[in-house]
Amino acid sequence: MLTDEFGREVTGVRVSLTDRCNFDCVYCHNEGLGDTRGPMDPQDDEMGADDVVRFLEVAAEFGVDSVKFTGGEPMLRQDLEEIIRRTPDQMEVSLTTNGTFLPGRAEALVDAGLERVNVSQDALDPQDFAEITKSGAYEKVIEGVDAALESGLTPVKLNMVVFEHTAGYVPEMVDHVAENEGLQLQLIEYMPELTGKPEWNIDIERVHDWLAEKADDIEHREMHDRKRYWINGGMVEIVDPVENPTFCANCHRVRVTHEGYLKGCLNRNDDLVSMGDMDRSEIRAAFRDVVANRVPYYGEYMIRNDEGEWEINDKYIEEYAGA
Ligand SMILES: Nc1nc2c(ncn2[C@@H]2O[C@H](COP(=O)(O)OP(=O)(O)OP(=O)(O)O)[C@@H](O)[C@H]2O)c(=O)[nH]1
Ligand SMILES: C[S@@+](CC[C@H](N)C(=O)[O-])C[C@H]1O[C@@H](n2cnc3c(N)ncnc32)[C@H](O)[C@@H]1O
Ligand code: SF4
Ligand code: SF4
Repeated sequence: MLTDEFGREVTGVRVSLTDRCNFDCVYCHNEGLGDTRGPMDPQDDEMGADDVVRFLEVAAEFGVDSVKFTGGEPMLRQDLEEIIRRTPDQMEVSLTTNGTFLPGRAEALVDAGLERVNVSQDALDPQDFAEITKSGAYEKVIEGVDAALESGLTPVKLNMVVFEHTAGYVPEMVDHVAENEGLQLQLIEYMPELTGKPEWNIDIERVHDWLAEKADDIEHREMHDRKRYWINGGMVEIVDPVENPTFCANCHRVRVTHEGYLKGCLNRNDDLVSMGDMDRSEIRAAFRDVVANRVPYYGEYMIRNDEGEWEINDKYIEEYAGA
């Protein structure tokens, strides 16, 4: 197992398979790469299945035991089943999707080895859903959630970004997962870093306080030290990375972009290493380097300069200059 300078073991990888998407959600960070392209745009920059599998095999050698496939919309990849089937057995395989392509395909993914799925669902009203996702596919998403449940992918986590447009839906969504067996809710703090629009922020502490008052039980998940609230039999997990050093201190995943760049942190693009035409031994070395250079984004306001020295980053200067 590889460990970075901050004592964080790397146990998981998060692989973006494409930056194409059939939605155009108003808040989308596209896994740290900014705006998404449409589904029909060229796709010759995407890693092929062989490249993805080769990387996963190397990661497995270092004891990595879980992989999350994401995007863009990862189900636009027609070879997703093949990639999952060829993923090393020791890895738990999960997928984050907008759900529209799950009807008719969820079972094939399970047959290939998919163990868990998160489906993004930001609202319970088709019109609001369409406004947020710039898509009219609400019914397809609901069908997708049902298809996942029927294929045995339980519990299915519903991802909901909490921001100005959705905050009003939180109570309804909490009831929704309590009333529907097999569903769990994941409330994601809106991250403005890569999208702009700080005015859409909601104070996530208020959501924590509200859930804590209603909760029968509260647990801490090891990953990111996330809180989980049990309310009337339903589970609600909060993903609250923004300015949260504890979240970063418990971050154990390396990321891979759809183009095959290794990336130590969602919010950083200054540490990208292209796997391009690398052979296995070069990928091993690159993986070691990326882990060695990982820095908790919040909590440590340090960055390596071109000479490889540590220096205070712009964020620190903006926040603390003159303080
Ligand atoms: N900043 C930051 N945000 C994260 C991180 N992990 C997850 N998130 C946010 O949470 C969103 C949803 O994550 P998912 O892809 O559903 O998966 P997950 O919650 O990380 O993993 P599981 O709960 O194990 O399925 C991501 O797209 C990010 O917006 C992280 O390490 N750092
Ligand atoms: C980038 S999407 C990729 C997978 C898939 N297309 C989907 O929507 O589930 C992964 C997750 O990131 C979340 N997300 C996107 N932009 C975000 C932002 N600015 N702040 C917080 N979460 C965000 C989405 O809600 C989604 O659950
Ligand atoms: S469905 Fe996912 S990738 Fe597509 S725009 Fe929405 S959040 Fe981004
Ligand atoms: S270091 Fe922090 S911001 Fe970066 S990926 Fe990990 S948890 Fe997210």
